Amino acid sequence: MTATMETLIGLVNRIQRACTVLGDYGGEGGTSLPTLWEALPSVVVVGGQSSGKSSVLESIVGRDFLPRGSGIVTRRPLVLQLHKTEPGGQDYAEFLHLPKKKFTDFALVRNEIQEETDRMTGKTKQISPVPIHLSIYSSNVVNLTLIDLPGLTKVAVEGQPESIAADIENMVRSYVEKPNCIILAITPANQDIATSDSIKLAREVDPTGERTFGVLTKLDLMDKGTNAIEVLEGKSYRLQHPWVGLVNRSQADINRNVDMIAARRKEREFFATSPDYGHLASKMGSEYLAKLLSKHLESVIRAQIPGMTSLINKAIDELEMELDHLGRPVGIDAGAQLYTILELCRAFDRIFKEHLDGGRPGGARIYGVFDNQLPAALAKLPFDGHLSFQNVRKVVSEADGYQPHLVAPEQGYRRLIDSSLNYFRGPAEASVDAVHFLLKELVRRSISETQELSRFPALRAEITAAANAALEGFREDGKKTTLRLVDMESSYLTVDFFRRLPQEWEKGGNPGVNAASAAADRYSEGHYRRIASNVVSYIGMVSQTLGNTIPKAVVYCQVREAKQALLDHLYIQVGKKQAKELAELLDEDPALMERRQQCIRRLELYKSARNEIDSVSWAR
Ligand SMILES: Nc1nc2c(ncn2[C@@H]2O[C@H](COP(=O)(O)OP(=O)(O)OP(=O)(O)O)[C@@H](O)[C@H]2O)c(=O)[nH]1
Repeated sequence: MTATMETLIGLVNRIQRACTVLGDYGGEGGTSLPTLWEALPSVVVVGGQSSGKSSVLESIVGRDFLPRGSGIVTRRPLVLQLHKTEPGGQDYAEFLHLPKKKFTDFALVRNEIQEETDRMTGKTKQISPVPIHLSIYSSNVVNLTLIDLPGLTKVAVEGQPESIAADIENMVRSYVEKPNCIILAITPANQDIATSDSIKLAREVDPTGERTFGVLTKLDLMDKGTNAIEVLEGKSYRLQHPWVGLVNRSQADINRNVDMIAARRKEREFFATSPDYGHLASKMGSEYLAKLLSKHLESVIRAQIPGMTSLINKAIDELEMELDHLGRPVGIDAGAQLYTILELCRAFDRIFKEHLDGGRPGGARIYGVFDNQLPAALAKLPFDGHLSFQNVRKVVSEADGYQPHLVAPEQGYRRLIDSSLNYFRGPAEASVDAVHFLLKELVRRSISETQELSRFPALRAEITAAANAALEGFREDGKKTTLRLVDMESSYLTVDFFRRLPQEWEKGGNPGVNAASAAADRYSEGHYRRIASNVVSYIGMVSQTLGNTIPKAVVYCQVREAKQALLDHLYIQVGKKQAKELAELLDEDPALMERRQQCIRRLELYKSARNEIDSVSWAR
């Protein structure tokens, strides 16, 4: 039974120390890492200043070692782990922050607590939530973890901030509100229980009283004729656990250097011979309190093991997932680095292609350019103005000079068509540009969607730059090709179109209109309107052709090329790099590296905690 109890409490002690080594002491820090600390049970001593907290702690330990003084002495939580050793050995203490040093002089322990407190808070009266860890090894203790907190106070004394009372209460509350915390609520017997700060706080966080132990100190200081029977028998204030009364050393005892052994003897005698408390003697005193706590702690831990195991397993899963997400560290040799970089380029390219192929959104917008923007731009070309009656007359007259044309104004047609075709250059280039920007946007999106890349800002920039440079090349090619399509339209006109035009001047136009009137008509407004309308319908035909061929050219030069050749461009770019430059590409964001380190350490904690729990579970 004892063996089990020691194993269980020893387990919690080891996990608690591991937590602190790895920076896990609950809530603080905002690291959003899972915390094990808060799942561990502990005993927290709570009480007003001078209520006798230090005295209770010391008498449970059987040693004098806590700093004393007026005002706030305890300004950081003290996590006190008691380890029972075989009888015969020397008692000693060890601080977690001084791992190699064994203290056998407990007066030096007291000094070290003071100095370590000042190291964190300076010589101010400020408080800090970072705990000091102290282990005490002795044959006279039971395995127990106790946490000493600053005493609750009502008013700030000189040199303390006004908020000190609230600060302390908040810190104490942050410990006692945890469901795994066993509260040792200290009240001096010479104070009215109804005004006890510790009971008030305990009731607030533990209304049913299942984890609160009421401790009444200074029973020897009660006025003659009064006693605390009502409280000790649970009649004044009911808790689930029995109240324990104590008699610690008075200030006079301390001044006279009454040692702990003598103090305990005196306490036993007090109860054994007391007319008031004789019947309760076996359930009073610091030794009884220590055993009671230890036993309770054991049952609490036993009940918590399954929950702790599942919490640990869940946290391990979460951390592994986050590490996968952050990416594992990259090898340091150039080969491994090049391999990693090429892998990352491939990962990016895969996502980029998915966008183009419709597996991810964004690619369809390219077809929006062809289906909407290009046709709309073509429809908006200002042919109405360009092919107005006046302009047509002007161009046609200039082309033919003084000699009026004999059949059709061939030169005029050519000039009108050529100058109209020029208008198509705009939409052609605009289509190329629009697709170019969409592709660039897809590169940007793909980069940010490539999880594996998120940790390498330099490589991300490099891939972006190389991809954009490649897209720039594709754009050049796209422009050249689409403009060439336009040029091709003006270099050779579709002869059939003109052959099929009604030759109204040869046929004589309307029946009954004679040749003379036809000749007159040649220079009439109707004549030029007919020319304009012929050119318009020719241009309409060209517009339809280009509406079909420009998208083909754009897809061929830009989209298809981006899909097929982007990766090659990236490879070429990376291939030019020296080993040193490759390493630089894999430089990571320091914050991310720090986070990875934190996760790795926390993972270690959980794995070792799991092993500890496993070994205890098997030992049972
Ligand atoms: N006679 C008598 N004196 C006690 C008893 N318990 C504590 N004292 C005295 O009360 C004073 C305060 O005790 P501490 O143990 O220092 O109290 P504390 O709650 O730790 O006080 P702070 O650290 O100042 O918050 C000391 O002088 C103790 O000797 C007791 O049961 N009987």
